[in-house]
Amino acid sequence: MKLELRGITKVFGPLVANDHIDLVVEPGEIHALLGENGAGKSTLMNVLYGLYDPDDGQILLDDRPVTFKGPGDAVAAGIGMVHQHFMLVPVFTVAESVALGYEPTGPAGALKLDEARRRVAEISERFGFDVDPDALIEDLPVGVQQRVEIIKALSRDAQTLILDEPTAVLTPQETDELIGIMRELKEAGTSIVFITHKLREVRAIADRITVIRRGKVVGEASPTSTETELASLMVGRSVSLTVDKEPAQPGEPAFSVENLSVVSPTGTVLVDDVSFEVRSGEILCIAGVQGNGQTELAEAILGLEEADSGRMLLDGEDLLRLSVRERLRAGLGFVPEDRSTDGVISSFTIAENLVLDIYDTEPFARGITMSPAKVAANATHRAEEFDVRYTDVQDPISTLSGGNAQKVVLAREMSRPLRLLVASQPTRGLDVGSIEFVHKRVVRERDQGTPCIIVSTELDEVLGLADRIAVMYRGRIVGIVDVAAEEGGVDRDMLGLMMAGVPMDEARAQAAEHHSVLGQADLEEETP
Ligand SMILES: Nc1ncnc2c1ncn2[C@@H]1O[C@H](COP(=O)(O)OP(=O)(O)OP(=O)(O)O)[C@@H](O)[C@H]1O
Repeated sequence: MKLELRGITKVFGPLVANDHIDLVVEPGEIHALLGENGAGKSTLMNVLYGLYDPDDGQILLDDRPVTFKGPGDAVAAGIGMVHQHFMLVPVFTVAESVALGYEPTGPAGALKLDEARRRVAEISERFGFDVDPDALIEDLPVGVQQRVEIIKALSRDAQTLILDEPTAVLTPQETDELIGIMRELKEAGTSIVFITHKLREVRAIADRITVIRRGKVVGEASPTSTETELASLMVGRSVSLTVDKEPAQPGEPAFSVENLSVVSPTGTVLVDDVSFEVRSGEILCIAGVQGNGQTELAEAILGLEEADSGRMLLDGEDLLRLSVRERLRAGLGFVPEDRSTDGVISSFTIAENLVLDIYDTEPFARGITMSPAKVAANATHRAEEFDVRYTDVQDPISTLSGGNAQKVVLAREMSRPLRLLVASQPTRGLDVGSIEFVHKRVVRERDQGTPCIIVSTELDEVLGLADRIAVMYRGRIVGIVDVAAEEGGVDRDMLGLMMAGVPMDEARAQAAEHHSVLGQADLEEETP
């Protein structure tokens, strides 16, 4: 199916989110949509999926104009969408999730469910998805839940699939698997519109790339462009894709975690006897495949997870004795992994969200009254500093694009005087320009002497920021790599092996072996 968007325009009050956008997606094409945070990508896709009524413009399928009154019309016309935040119900099975929304075809929906089960098995088999129709959604890893969303769309005969930042929450392995799936779908003739901020992925898989900036198409880019070229086209200026920083000048250990364990209510050990220190003026990155206890470790530092045993000392004071609020007041800056549940209050305004930790302190409060003018002035200032794209600071934060909401959380947490910064996936969903800015701010925080803990599943981010890298696997720290001591830089393969649980020394030896074998193969290839 050929899809064409012609002159699509969508305004929100004074803001033109899409300004006469033209886009053509050929059958069986993977078309990447690139653009900075707030450029209008999600808005455009919501128009295409019938969620928004465009103020102007046309959608054409195989050259015939169509009008979508809602997602039902878009689905019926062969368009499927996999959202950034999956819309699956945790207590349903895979087949039930897929059946949801089918027209009822039998008594009490029994046939519907049988049909769904059959289709899940069939699609799963055809594309090698490996999804059990009877598995419960809540038991599935994120990558598999995403496949369920894709199956759901395909089971309704989607010929064009919209994937909105599908890899933001995936592990590197899951990303590889998804790329494989996208190739299979393309082979089968499905077109894919692919939104991502990860330029490496765009280059690996896109047939065509359209770049939008501030609501307008600014051009097409070739998949053979370099990452640097794509980055500057996206944000309209040159961007450094590596982190510029001086060697750390660490001081004394300022924060220490001693024998910390976190156990889930059902008895699973999530953080298992973890100990480490962070010195003032250094960045410790916690690396690992998602789901190996990093999230719980970070949450235990703030107090969102209860520690089962152990101690956490910040300048000698045991944080475990303090409430969440007291820890924030004591100078802990905390950027949660999931901004929508832990980072912002969606019904509050942008301005209010920027003072969540400090609204009742000077200068925002006098006695029991809050000063709206001060709160607003603070918001304008922070938004400018962190380049948050908004219309009015008194708008609810839910009107911001995903990346801009993340910038609000970062602006709030990194603008207070800090004694410790803990940030989980700080740049998830951010565009390359914003990533550059956030990395600079983290380095600045370090250089002011703050001990910083950055939890990240992005290896590039870890390698760019870290002075030391603690790798977690199944709740334990496998090893801590001192970046400055690694001759020739930290070996990615070694980190990869550690992330799979191989102890550091063994990982180092195996990685070296791996290189020498590869080096040997290269030599052999060159000699006829
Ligand atoms: N419901 C809404 N009400 C008001 N403004 C909105 C609404 N939805 C989006 N916007 C605004 O429209 C603009 C485009 O947002 P959109 O979510 O399309 O950006 P995006 O390119 O997907 O960004 P990101 O990469 O951060 O996800 C932003 O300035 C956003 O604040």
